[in-house]
Amino acid sequence: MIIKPRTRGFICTTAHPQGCAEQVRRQIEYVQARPAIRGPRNVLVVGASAGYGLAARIVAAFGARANTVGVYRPGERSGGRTASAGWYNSAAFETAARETGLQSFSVTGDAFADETKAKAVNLIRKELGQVDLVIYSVATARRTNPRTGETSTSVLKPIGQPYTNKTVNFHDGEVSLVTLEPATEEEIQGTVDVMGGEDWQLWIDALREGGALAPNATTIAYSYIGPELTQAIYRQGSIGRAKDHLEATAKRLHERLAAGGGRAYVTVGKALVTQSSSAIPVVPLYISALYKVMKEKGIHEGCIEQMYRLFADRLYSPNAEDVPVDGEGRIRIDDWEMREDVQREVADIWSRIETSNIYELTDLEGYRREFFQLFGFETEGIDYEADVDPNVDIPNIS
Ligand SMILES: NC(=O)c1ccc[n+]([C@@H]2O[C@H](COP(=O)([O-])OP(=O)(O)OC[C@H]3O[C@@H](n4cnc5c(N)ncnc54)[C@H](O)[C@@H]3O)[C@@H](O)[C@H]2O)c1
Repeated sequence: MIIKPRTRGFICTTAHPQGCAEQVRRQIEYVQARPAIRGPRNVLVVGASAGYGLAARIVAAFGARANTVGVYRPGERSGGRTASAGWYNSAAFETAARETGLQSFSVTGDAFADETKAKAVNLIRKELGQVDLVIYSVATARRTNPRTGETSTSVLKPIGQPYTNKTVNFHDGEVSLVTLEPATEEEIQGTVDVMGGEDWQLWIDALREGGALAPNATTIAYSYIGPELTQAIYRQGSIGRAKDHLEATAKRLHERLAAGGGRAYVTVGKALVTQSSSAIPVVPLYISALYKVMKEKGIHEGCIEQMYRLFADRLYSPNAEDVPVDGEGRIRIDDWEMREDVQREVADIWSRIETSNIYELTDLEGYRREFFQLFGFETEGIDYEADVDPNVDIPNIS
């Protein structure tokens, strides 16, 4: 079939298998062109099919020659539709990993379910023995708690009072003011249930109890802080409460793992175009301004550059005895985004943005292109008029 993008707001409901494979290939190539990392041997990535999780899996496999297990939601093809981008990404990863002689396995299912955890633990025990790095990178809007059976929903809202700021429709460049009503207590709790640290902790518990976690294992999950202008919607908003919970979980896990020489960290990443961040009001416009400034300064990074730096300069740096962390014990790879000169220029752009100058003042065109590239579209070297087979198998899947 000939596959074209079909969008609904910030969601693209189709994906292109060859375009996704090409995006994965480029990330692998980026890592292979850099110095090898003396890192982990066996790695579990929960939320492995896109964004930070996929990039971390690529760095672990192709940068450190680690065996990997990726957990992600099944997104296979049904009816006349294409499979999900995550499915095609994972197929490309698994194929490339096997071709280079690495062991790699996919566990598909709901990461929040006990059954998925048990499947991953059994697979690790059987195939790899234990994992010495666990990356938790799940981003979603809903979670069913396996203990209570209750389903929670996360919201992206301010807390306490309404918040008004500029936002953009990244398809047509229209800038407008958006006012977001504050989250209710129930909505805040729901967001913490979905995006906080509870499930990360449950994964570590399941791995430990199942004997699948090396005593000196490292585990990380991702957080975001960002500048003043997104504080009300992000860090001081409902999602910020979930990140506070995630960071508190890291401290608890760190204390527990320290006895065996293990460690747990939250890694504060940079704002990036991913399926999850495109759903946050205001943030895509901020990212467009940020990309413009960081590209001009030659310090722009995507997921793969961020994850390579996390492994090579932070977690497994040969030059540092301890992982460098901030006063709160967090690893910071948002250091370039948060640079004073970068933020000053972004704030200046922000004050001037309107529909008439958006493409000149910001990198909205780059944002839009990267959004489509997440689904395998607008990728150089792919013939989008050609007939492609949307059925793609993933080796080693359970
Ligand atoms: N994108 C950013 O700008 C940014 C910045 C800093 C931190 N982060 C954080 O990084 C983490 C990952 O986000 P991302 O932007 O890479 O998101 P993403 O949407 O690109 O990837 C999310 C991953 O989670 C998986 N997933 C979602 N629900 C699942 C479920 N129920 N079961 C199994 N897998 C599931 C998806 O398949 C996918 O692999 C999040 O904690 C996010 O807050 C993102």
